[in-house]
Amino acid sequence: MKLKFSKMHGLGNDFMVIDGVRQTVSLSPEHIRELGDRHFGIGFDQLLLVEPAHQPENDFCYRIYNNDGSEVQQCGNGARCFVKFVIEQQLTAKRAIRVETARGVIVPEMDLTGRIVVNMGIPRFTPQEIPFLADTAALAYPIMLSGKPYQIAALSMGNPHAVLRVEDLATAEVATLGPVLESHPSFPERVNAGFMQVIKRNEIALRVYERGAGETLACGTGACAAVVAGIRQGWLDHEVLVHARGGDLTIRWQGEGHAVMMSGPAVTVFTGEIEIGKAS
Ligand SMILES: N[C@@H](CCC[C@H](N)C(=O)O)C(=O)O
Repeated sequence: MKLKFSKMHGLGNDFMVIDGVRQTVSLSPEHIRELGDRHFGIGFDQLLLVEPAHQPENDFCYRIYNNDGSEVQQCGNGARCFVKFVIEQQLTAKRAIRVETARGVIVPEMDLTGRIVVNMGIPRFTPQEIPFLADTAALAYPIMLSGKPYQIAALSMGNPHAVLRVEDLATAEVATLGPVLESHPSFPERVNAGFMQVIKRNEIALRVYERGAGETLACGTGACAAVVAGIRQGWLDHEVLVHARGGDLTIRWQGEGHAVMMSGPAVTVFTGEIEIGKAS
């Protein structure tokens, strides 16, 4: 099976994006792992598959896979690349697009400058919704990582996030604590592990060790989760500039019960065609 695709990124969080509207696509987790291999395949953090919508009032459905082959519910940088892809590929003439995700319908929108704003939905804090093993919801939870005590915030942006505040991101133990937190038994579906340095009330620096993909250059849902956790704990204002390793995102959140708004860029790197099953 030959598939046309675009290679895209949002702040260096990179994607293989496949048009499943005009092509018939059937991918196994093994295909995804092969394609995601940076040496023997295309290489990406996540694969995005764009499909026709199931409901007539929506424009598309899109599915998100980590490079380990696992399917996930939500992807912030991916949502922006999805919008650029369907406009660029002339799959739609709209600029505000209703898209079904495993988390529900979102309506990302491209403005006239090409910047994309995504309503990322309302964050969820109850342990069952994350999912996280705790008796009651709290602003922060104690957790042991590699034999040392830490405090984390835990929340769902449609996908699970843990956020740990650090003094200095340059020396944060992302490579060692990240995988330990990702697979901590308190998170039955694993978790995206964010390490946040508060610079000032409207500016943070963030690194995220992503579930199923390892540390990425940026994580959109991770940026939303970190800002929400920081606002809830009284450290941040309602609009925050987030410096990821791959660039900056702006996140806005008015507080409990409100949706998180994310804005940032999306870039197409190249387009190509690949025979599936022949990547290795
Ligand atoms: N890179 C993403 C998040 C992708 C999914 C995540 N790794 C998960 O497993 O939940 C983003 O920009 O949000």
